[in-house]
Amino acid sequence: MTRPIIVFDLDGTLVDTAPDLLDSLNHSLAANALAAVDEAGFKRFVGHGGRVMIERAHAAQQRALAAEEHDRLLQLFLDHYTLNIPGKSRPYPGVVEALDRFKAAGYLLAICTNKYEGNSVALIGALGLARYFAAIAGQDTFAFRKPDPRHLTETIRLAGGDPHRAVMVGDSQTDIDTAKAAGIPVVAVDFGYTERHVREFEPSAVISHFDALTLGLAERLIDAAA
Ligand SMILES: O=C(O)COP(=O)(O)O
Ligand SMILES: [Mg+2]
Repeated sequence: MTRPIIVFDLDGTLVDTAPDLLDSLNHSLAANALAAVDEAGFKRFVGHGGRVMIERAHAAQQRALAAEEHDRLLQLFLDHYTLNIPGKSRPYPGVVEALDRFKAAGYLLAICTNKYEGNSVALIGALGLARYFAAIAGQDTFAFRKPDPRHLTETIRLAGGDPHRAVMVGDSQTDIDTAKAAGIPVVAVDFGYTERHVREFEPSAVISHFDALTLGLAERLIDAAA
């Protein structure tokens, strides 16, 4: 039988990247004379990658954004972010232990994120976590991204897994919607980047620490979905 797989979201789930994303976002917005975004704003804008963050920050400040300007600000954001990896970003408490636990139990592990693939691979490498993951798929890996369920199912295939023996772990409505549309159980962490509490999006389970992501929980969710 194919090995079971856990697919993780990255920003706000595996790694607390908020300080660096916010620094890079504000660096790019300053080039268009926009006011800096605070943490509350960040939670509203994040989830669909840098381009959408920049777009939402402009909309929130009632500022128009021409296509070329959008491209230029995205490049500033990405250049700043890429140069600073890993910056202040660190895995959440219990992440490494959870990865060890599932790896030792024979699970495949993968990442499905709306970050760009290059930055995701660089960040995971800089944090010394690359050896855990059979696949890291970003928003530009395929022709579709979360909440399109194919982003998740194709990540699973890329990792050599089976969508019928999979669990998604994420921090946002985007992740929960994606997993549900793919028919895959989803565990939501409640410490990530979301304006509304993840419970409202009705994930299969909610955890407040990675210690609660047990083998038993994953097995139960996979069995229930089968
Ligand atoms: O960077 C974003 O906007 C979202 O990234 P995530 O999918 O890893 O949460
Ligand atoms: Mg996230």
